[in-house]
Amino acid sequence: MQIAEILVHTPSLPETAAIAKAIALLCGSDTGLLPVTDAAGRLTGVLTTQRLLAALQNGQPWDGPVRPLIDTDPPTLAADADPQSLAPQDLPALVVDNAGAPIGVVTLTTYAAFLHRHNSELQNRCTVAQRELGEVKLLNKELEAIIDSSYDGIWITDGNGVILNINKASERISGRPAKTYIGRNMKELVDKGLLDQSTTLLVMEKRERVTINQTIKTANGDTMVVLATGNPVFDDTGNLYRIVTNTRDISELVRLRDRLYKEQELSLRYMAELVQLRKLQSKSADLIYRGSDMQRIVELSSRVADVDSTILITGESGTGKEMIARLIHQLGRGDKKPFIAIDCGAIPDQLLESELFGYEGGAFTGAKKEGKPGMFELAHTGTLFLDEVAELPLALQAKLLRVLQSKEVLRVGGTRPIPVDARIITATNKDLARMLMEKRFREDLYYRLMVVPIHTPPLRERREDIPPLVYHFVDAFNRHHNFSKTIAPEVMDRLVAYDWPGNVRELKNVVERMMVMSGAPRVTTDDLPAFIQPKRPLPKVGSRLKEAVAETETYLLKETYKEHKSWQKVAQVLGVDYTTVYRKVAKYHLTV
Ligand SMILES: Nc1ncnc2c1ncn2[C@@H]1O[C@H](COP(=O)(O)OP(=O)(O)OP(=O)(O)O)[C@@H](O)[C@H]1O
Repeated sequence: MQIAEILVHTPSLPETAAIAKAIALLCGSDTGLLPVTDAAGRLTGVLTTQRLLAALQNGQPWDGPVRPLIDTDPPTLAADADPQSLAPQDLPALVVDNAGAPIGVVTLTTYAAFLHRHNSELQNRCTVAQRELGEVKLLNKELEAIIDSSYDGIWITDGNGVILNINKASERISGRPAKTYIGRNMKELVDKGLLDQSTTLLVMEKRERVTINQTIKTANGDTMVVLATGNPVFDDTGNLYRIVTNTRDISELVRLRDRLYKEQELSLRYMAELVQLRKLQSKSADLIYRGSDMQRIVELSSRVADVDSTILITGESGTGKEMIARLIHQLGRGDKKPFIAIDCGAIPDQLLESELFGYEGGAFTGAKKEGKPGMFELAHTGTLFLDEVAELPLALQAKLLRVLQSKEVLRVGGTRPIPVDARIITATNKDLARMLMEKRFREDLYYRLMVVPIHTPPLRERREDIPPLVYHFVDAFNRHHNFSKTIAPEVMDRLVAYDWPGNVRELKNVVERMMVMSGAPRVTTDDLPAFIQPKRPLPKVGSRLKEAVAETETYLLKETYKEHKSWQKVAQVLGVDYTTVYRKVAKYHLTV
């Protein structure tokens, strides 16, 4: 509101004017005040009705000058003054513009009118404000209801982190009533350990929305993890006014997530085991067994496949030591890496060293000019299988030990050590412990080799493996020779009952021999080699000598022929003439 609105425009009176002119002007105006100006129109003072009346009562003539009656220091108001700052005792007051020229008068009446109008406005505004206040109250109630009905916790703080309000969910989550928190600063809650960190404080620092995982200490001492998102609210001038934080109880989610992780971990472990089992199954497909002894060996092989410890496999000849070594190699270093097998017993001593460790060019007479790598070098990154390790001469045992310890080989005639990374698996069918006592095998090497000992039991101690082995070999030879032969059950009985000094290798050979030699599609006991044949009872006591001789001769001739398929050979084996054999075949009507 401006003063102009309550201003009454009044004509000015020149200071040279006569009293009568002043009376005429004052009568035409209800202001009771006349501004008086000089010749240039500048204010020189005011003439009030009271002063004029007093002068006339004192005998001033009507045509006398107004100048002596002028109040030269009248109250004046600036044109932009606030009407509310006026005091009634100062009225009427003259209003001047910026240049000091009079522009009008504010009278008591106009001021009273202004006050009246202003009061009604205020009253109106008050009514509106009251109505708005009611609405605000309702809105507040509505807001409170919304906040309280939220399942998530809601925390409201001022711009300094002082808690103004928390909702019911926050009380539920923390287990503490709102009054515990209201009025306290978030920093204090963090310092006291009620919260591990505060979104509010982070929002105050960053002045932007912040989301964190927050741990709340509940009233009963438990901890609870919540997902907290703090939102800044700025006022019109950009100051942080409020921080509203939403907290979601994610303990259950965290529990579920942890459970999921655990289950995932478990299924990964199962998966790894499955992969290992599948690998084992495919790699060990050629290794036939039914019994638990071999099962244990296969499991152990799978466990040690990935570590590099030296392995010593002991067991009688033909029990499958090399097969186990190959299995460990395949499961560990893998098919793509070299598997070098060397039978230490089959190579003459003088050649063994250069075979194993290689030689430099010109190392000895007959050596290749460019030299030759040894088995250790060839097995680099793969596996070196030293079969019949007990056959190593003592000097080479020492050299082997050095290589095992240094992981470097020195070729024969060489001076430059060559690093080798080969897994060493050794095997023997000898009693190494006894050889140690007899000083034929180095004790230090023995312990170095048998970091992981594996013993393959003889076939006679795991007879349950014989039937599957026989079927496996029958199958393999049928495929190899394009046969479709079968084995009679009695044959299987005999094979299972036999002691197999040559173990699986011997069994394999016997099966092949029977299948190749039998003319019929079914292998019968007649096809069994003599040493596996059921023991024939001696001729009965009381039988006639002639018959007993005939029976024995027939048996010997038939069996020997079965073995050698030549009567000439039979004559040789039985140590008689060919003609004798021929005569007896005719005599006993032998058909084979
Ligand atoms: N469990 C088995 N399943 C299938 N074949 C087998 C099994 N065990 C051994 N063999 C077969 O028997 C023969 C001898 O096996 P291997 O050479 O592994 O025995 P070894 O104990 O290393 O013999 P040696 O001591 O004489 O070197 C091989 O032909 C092999 O295929």
